[in-house]
Amino acid sequence: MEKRKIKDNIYWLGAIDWDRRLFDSLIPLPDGTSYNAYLIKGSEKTALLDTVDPPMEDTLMEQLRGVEKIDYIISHHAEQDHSGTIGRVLEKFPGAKVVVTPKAKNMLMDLLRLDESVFSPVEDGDVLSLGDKTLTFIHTPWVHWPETMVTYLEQDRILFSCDFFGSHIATSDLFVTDPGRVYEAAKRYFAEIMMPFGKVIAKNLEKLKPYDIDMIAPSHGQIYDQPGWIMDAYDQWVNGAPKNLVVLPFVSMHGSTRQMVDHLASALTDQGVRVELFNLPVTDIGKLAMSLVDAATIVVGTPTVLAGPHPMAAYAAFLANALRPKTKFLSILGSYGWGGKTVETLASMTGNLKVEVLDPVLCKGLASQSDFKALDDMAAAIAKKHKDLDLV
Ligand SMILES: Cc1cc2nc3c(=O)[nH]c(=O)nc-3n(C[C@H](O)[C@H](O)[C@H](O)COP(=O)(O)O)c2cc1C
Repeated sequence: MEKRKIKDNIYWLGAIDWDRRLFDSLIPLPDGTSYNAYLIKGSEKTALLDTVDPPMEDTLMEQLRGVEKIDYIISHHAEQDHSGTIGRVLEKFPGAKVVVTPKAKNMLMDLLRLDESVFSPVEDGDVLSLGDKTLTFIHTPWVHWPETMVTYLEQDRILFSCDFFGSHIATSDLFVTDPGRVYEAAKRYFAEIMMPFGKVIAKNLEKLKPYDIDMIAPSHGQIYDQPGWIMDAYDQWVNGAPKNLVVLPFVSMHGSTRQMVDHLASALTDQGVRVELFNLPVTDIGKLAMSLVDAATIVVGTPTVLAGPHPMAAYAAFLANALRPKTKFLSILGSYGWGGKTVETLASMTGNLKVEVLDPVLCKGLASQSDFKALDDMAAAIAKKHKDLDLV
């Protein structure tokens, strides 16, 4: 695909990765993704903002074929899907300076083995004139690495946000055409990448408030020409209260735990609590992560295997712990054959979660009437906790 005009002298460049189905060897990409770079031609200087993932570098270099000079390569984020082609671009434009935060400079020297002399580090709030276009660099640490920044183009009121507000979607549409679809993809992206840094994301959202933003151009997914709704969505995801929702990741080998899960789900529904089940062996973990953005309560369902939780339940617990959702309550249910340390092991894996732990329900073999009664009590306790927080 050729470069595409966004506004006068501002272009989208980059690559659309229709086929990619996994990111960071972890995150499912049901809709592919894109690596967006941008070219800004000022009356005096030209800047390229970010590059593309190295497997797609030929696409970017082809788009740069007719470009006579690049004075600056703005690198917002050192991760290779945006920075990995800087070396190739420097070969073609050897005089270009790589504009980065001081931290990004060190990281790019480590990650790409670029020479220190190519860099031009900028402090928070520094301004760079391209002639008739002015760039302001806003440091946004931990969105989602420590070195990240965004760029505001004053004359056109465009925020080049890199991963901030990004979404993994492969599409030929330059601008958002279906906000519902992009909301879903951006929430998935937030859940998997940004949620662990919710508090700093909130601070960085605050930091953007003084800027008059007409357009947000991220480095994955489509450009927002009506950016208000995605900024509001981020505000809700980081600052909003959790919702009246129980997320129930579970695994069951022979159906005993599954029976307990179904019983609890039904009891919660009767109590007016929404519930989402994730059968871990067939779960898209991106969907689970998205539910964690909203969930007031997590209940992990697992049989005891080799004296602890099933490895898939341990994986889900590890993931939830790493993603640090706003969840307030946590419990465990499951079936065992003779004994083990399932509850203790899961509890020791979830120390990051600032949760109140509710009484677990573990039963030997198939659940008995008293076990079902204990699950009813768990549902009632969860409903009360949600009501006490005004979530219902
Ligand atoms: C590979 C394997 C390992 C197991 N290890 C334990 C164990 O260490 N302690 C225990 O109490 N039960 C153990 N069990 C028994 C299961 O916990 C028990 O059968 C349980 O009811 C299975 O629940 P499910 O029907 O939800 O799969 C093990 C079962 C399997 C298949």
